[in-house]
Amino acid sequence: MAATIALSNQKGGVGKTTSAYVLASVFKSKGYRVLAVDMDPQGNLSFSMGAETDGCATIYDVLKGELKPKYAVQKSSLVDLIPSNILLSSIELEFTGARREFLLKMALDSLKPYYDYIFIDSPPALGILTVNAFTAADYILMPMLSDIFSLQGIMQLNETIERVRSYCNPDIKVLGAFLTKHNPRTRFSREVEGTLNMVAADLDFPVMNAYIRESVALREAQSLQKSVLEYAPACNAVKDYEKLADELFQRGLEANG
Ligand SMILES: Nc1ncnc2c1ncn2[C@@H]1O[C@H](COP(=O)(O)OP(=O)(O)OP(=O)(O)O)[C@@H](O)[C@H]1O
Repeated sequence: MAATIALSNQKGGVGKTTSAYVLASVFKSKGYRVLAVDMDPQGNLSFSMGAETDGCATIYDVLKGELKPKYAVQKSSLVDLIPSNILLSSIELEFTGARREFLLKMALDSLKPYYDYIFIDSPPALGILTVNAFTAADYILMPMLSDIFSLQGIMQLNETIERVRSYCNPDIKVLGAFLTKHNPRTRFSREVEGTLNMVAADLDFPVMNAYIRESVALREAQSLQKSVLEYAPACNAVKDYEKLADELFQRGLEANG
């Protein structure tokens, strides 16, 4: 049975998609069966993975109940993926029924026996799509930049997590936050890191020791729709995501068995 991890932060551009894409690839390279789910209507994860998104089944069809989840899974040399496209953005208005927070959970439950890990990429907002991601998830992992807006974002995110814990998913665990595009050599980055550690201690979640450095090769791989593990296996970002994966296991991430 798969463990499900939602990458989330309502601030845009902090590395949610990139982290879902590289962590999923790193886990696959370790021999695990991995599914990635694109819950962002921007469809960037789907693009990075070279998936089809037009005129094909997407997570939108699944959430609408028009398609069995297994028929929306696209197999690729990278990892399996349920793609999304801009249609997903209409869900806020379209889905007003009771238990609309549970649509993704119900869909993924039927796929869990076939995978060890499921990574969900969430949109940069705290609406119904993110609530669905948290309701379906066993774990939340929060990428963030070393800037002051990311810190504010983490506090708002924590309120949403607490609401989901109270109403939809009492068992959800916060794996923690980690810094992306980080340069520990600048004084400002170190200061923000210090403040993040204080905020995290206050909110009772860990900050990962592993952080992700800026990497041009990673950007290139994404734009070429290639796996960065094949395109630039020795680049800093791959090494950093491998360290992050190891730390997640050390901190208690496990397949649900
Ligand atoms: N370690 C890195 N080094 C260099 N560029 C990076 C790194 N991580 C992410 N990026 C780039 O930063 C941009 C934003 O990253 P990404 O799309 O992963 O963020 P996001 O949080 O998912 O964004 P959104 O909120 O729009 O969904 C992308 O152009 C991506 O290629």
